[in-house]
Amino acid sequence: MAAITRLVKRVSSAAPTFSSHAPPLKERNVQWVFLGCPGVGKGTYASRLCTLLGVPHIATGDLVRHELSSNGPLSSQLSEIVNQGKLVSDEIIINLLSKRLADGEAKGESGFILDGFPRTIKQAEILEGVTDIDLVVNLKLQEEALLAKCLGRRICNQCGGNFNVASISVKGENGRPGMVMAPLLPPAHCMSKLITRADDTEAVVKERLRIYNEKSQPVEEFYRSRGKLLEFDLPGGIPESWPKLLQALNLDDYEEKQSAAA
Ligand SMILES: Nc1ncnc2c1ncn2[C@@H]1O[C@H](COP(=O)(O)OP(=O)(O)O)[C@@H](O)[C@H]1O
Repeated sequence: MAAITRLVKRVSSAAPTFSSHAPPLKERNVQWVFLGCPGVGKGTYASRLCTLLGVPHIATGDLVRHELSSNGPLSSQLSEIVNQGKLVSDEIIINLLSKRLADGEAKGESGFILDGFPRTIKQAEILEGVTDIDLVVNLKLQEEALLAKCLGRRICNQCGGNFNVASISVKGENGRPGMVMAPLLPPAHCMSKLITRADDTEAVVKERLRIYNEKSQPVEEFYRSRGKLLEFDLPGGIPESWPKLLQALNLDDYEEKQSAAA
């Protein structure tokens, strides 16, 4: 554990506060966490924000998939766990994350948006003990849309792009607004190279959702009670949600300034 503490401590910069009066974001090297159910869009929004803010997008799901495709000593153990929709042990995840942070540090990275970590109270406690997380964004979407979004997920096995072929329409009821999410279709040259994640089958997604409610939802309360949680209800697909998310993060002006300077 000491090694993990040292590694994570070394990459943490002076804790920035989340305020519109703080120094420019690029100089603040934000340390943010994205929480949310499988299929909610953590990867999509975290990676867009990382591009905007110039910090690395660190998704523990990607670290796990990379490790299991590398045919290393952990591969078969990991593929069994992931393909059943279960969580990898805290110890393995902390090791993968520590290594990723150390590699990033060696390349001069600072700041991050973590996606898919922490997923248990134990992981949250370890992270809280070693670095100062500025903000935790909890993305939320109506339950009906989550399964459809996971089943519609496609990845281009050449360029690595993430797409979604699902066309989602959820009826409004009991005062709750309806929602339409258009598919995010790949360009023609990716069309024949699309693959589906092995854990995006109906049975496995349902198990992942069950495990999220049991093990990961308590992490929301962990950060809520520390005053770090920003709840964000996604109003629809990317065109509706992205500008609203920027507004909620006080980044709408920032994006305009970045595009004007480009
Ligand atoms: N922080 C973590 N703790 C334990 N297991 C994890 C963690 N992050 C990723 N995993 C493993 O990797 C799988 C894929 O993760 P991810 O891509 O984040 O999926 P999801 O779409 O469910 O959010 C998870 O189902 C789990 O087995």
